[in-house]
Amino acid sequence: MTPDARLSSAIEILDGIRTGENAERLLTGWARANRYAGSKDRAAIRDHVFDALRCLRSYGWLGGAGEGTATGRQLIIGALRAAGIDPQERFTGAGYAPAPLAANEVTDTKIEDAPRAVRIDCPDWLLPLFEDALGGSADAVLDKFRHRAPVFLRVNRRKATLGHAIESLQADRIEARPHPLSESALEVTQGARAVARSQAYLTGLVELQDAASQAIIDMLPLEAGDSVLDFCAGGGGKALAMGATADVELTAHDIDPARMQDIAPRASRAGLNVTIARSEDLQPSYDFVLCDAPCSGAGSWARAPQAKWLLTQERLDALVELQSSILDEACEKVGAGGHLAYATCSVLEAENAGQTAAFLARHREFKLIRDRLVSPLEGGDGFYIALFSRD
Ligand SMILES: C[S@@+](CC[C@H](N)C(=O)[O-])C[C@H]1O[C@@H](n2cnc3c(N)ncnc32)[C@H](O)[C@@H]1O
Repeated sequence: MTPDARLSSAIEILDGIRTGENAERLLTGWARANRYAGSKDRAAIRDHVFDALRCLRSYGWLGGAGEGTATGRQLIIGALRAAGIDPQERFTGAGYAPAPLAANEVTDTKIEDAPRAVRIDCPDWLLPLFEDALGGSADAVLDKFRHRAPVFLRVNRRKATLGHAIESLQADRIEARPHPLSESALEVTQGARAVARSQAYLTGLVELQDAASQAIIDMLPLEAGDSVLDFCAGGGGKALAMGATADVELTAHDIDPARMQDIAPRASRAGLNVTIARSEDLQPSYDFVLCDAPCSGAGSWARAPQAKWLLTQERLDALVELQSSILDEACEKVGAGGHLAYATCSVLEAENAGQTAAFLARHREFKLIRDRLVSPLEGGDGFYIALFSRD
């Protein structure tokens, strides 16, 4: 495909997203229906689509949609203008390029004239919530979400040192360097798309995991021999990171057991033992319970930008309620003298410090040891963690 034909495909997919379709599903469906597209085409189209999703409002503005919902065509026109490219150079109609600009599309729109929430690509209702949570750094964090997130790896220190992992990755033409957020974190600087085929990955020396996600695991007071329950285990990213930190007895649980299907192969690559448990199989108590709760994802929108536009106040309220009921359930599994950790990949107060305060008010048997908000400005996703001890 020509670079301009890729723009046409991105426009088609963005129009599908406008009707409420999931971006990942649309991209997969598009690739199946257009077998002539090679891997480089698919990657380029995906980048156009995700770049536009990160910058929906500012690109829409630059594409002539004002504050209204932009079409796919307006978004790509806006994306080109944001990159300092005159869209008339690319919208030529030649081959499969998008049709030339109509007279009303040739505008001189400036981003400086847009309202602040448009310029920083934030839904209007969310801006005060970001200000409450982050004060003076709200705009900088929202700006972070406008750019692609780096790819991070966690070095499995049971199997390799950072240096050994870096060397093994280099043999597969992947460049990576240590990242200050965690002693196990590597930031991939070249060859990220090859990670899943690399020897380092296939032999369990490294796992894909955001650096902030690793940083919060570093904070946990895990000790050899502890029984550890990952109550909301999902694909097991945090469970595996905990297992790499200390020689603990790991149990993974999730309300949706299908989400845990990757844990067994991942654990086997990592050389770890993880017991997969249904609710009825759980022990009465554990030394340590992690509750990595479902959340708005308002810390990881650089990676999952569609979520930013789908979140509503009603959805956020429902998530806060769900988080508190999961915490009530999970804390029952913490033995006397044990620990509970609550984590979200969100920066919003209601899901974090607000949730912690409400939990402490409901459960006098728990004390807060410490909590921490990892800001996206530290290089990874935004994460919150609160660590509690039980009397
Ligand atoms: C943020 S994800 C977990 C990600 C995972 N810890 C990781 O690091 O890969 C939240 C998980 O909570 C699960 N969940 C939702 N409601 C739950 C409940 N009531 N009890 C246990 N798990 C629940 C979801 O199915 C989802 O897999």
